[in-house]
Amino acid sequence: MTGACLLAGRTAALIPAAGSGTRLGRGPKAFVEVGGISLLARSVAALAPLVDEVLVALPAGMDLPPGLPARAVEGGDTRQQSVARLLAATGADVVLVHDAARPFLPGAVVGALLEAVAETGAATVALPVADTLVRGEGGLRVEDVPREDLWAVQTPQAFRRELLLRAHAQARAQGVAATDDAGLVARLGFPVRLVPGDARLFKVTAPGDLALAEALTRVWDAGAR
Ligand SMILES: Nc1ccn([C@@H]2O[C@H](COP(=O)(O)OP(=O)(O)OP(=O)(O)O)[C@@H](O)[C@H]2O)c(=O)n1
Ligand SMILES: C[C@](O)(CO)[C@H](O)COP(=O)(O)O
Repeated sequence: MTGACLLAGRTAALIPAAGSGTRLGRGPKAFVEVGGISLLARSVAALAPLVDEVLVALPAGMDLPPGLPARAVEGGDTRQQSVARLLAATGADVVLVHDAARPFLPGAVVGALLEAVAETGAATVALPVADTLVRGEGGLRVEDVPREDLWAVQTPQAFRRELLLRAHAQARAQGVAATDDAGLVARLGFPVRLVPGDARLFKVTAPGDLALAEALTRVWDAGAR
């Protein structure tokens, strides 16, 4: 429990894994394998040694694969609902929310995130944008967008649990949907620390990502992480 030792109280990893994987087109995405191991099993294995408990939101009717050191809850219709159900199922003081669909999670990134949340109460892993950014309309480049100060948000994201509970409660009350949990916390007016992420933490979303993930397993599983 290297990272958890930096924090007062218990730490839980919450893994939303209840998506249907529409863009990938291979059935429930968390169960898709790369290098012979499912995306879900890879995400659980990365986090389990660093936290006190792991909870996973699964599609209705699906069970945790045998041997995974985690507890399952039934997911919701959206990622936000799945995270809300995970939050309701833990009493941990600090929660780390991590997409099952990001299977390559370096331990050093988790360590830096845990240090940040111990200081601030809310933090997310993110990458400074490296490409030129433009706005397009009808397939045409119409406007350049300055990329200074822009970050691409990844997971994991870490919060004091009571803060994330408040953020989800406010979102429910106001009918707000956000694409990530740090966005809900920011809406409360609470500062969210940005912790430098890692290109290998990409989200497996479309078929091309799967080919990249398959290739990465060859060095990752040989210990290059
Ligand atoms: N109702 C949902 C939808 C998504 N997720 C999880 O949230 C993460 C990020 O979602 P995404 O990559 O969009 O996965 P899918 O929803 O499965 O993909 P798609 O939008 O292509 O169907 C994934 O680990 C996914 O399993 C979830 O737990 N519950
Ligand atoms: C949470 C997230 O991975 C941060 O980048 C992202 O917002 C999830 O988006 P999705 O459309 O649910 O995949």
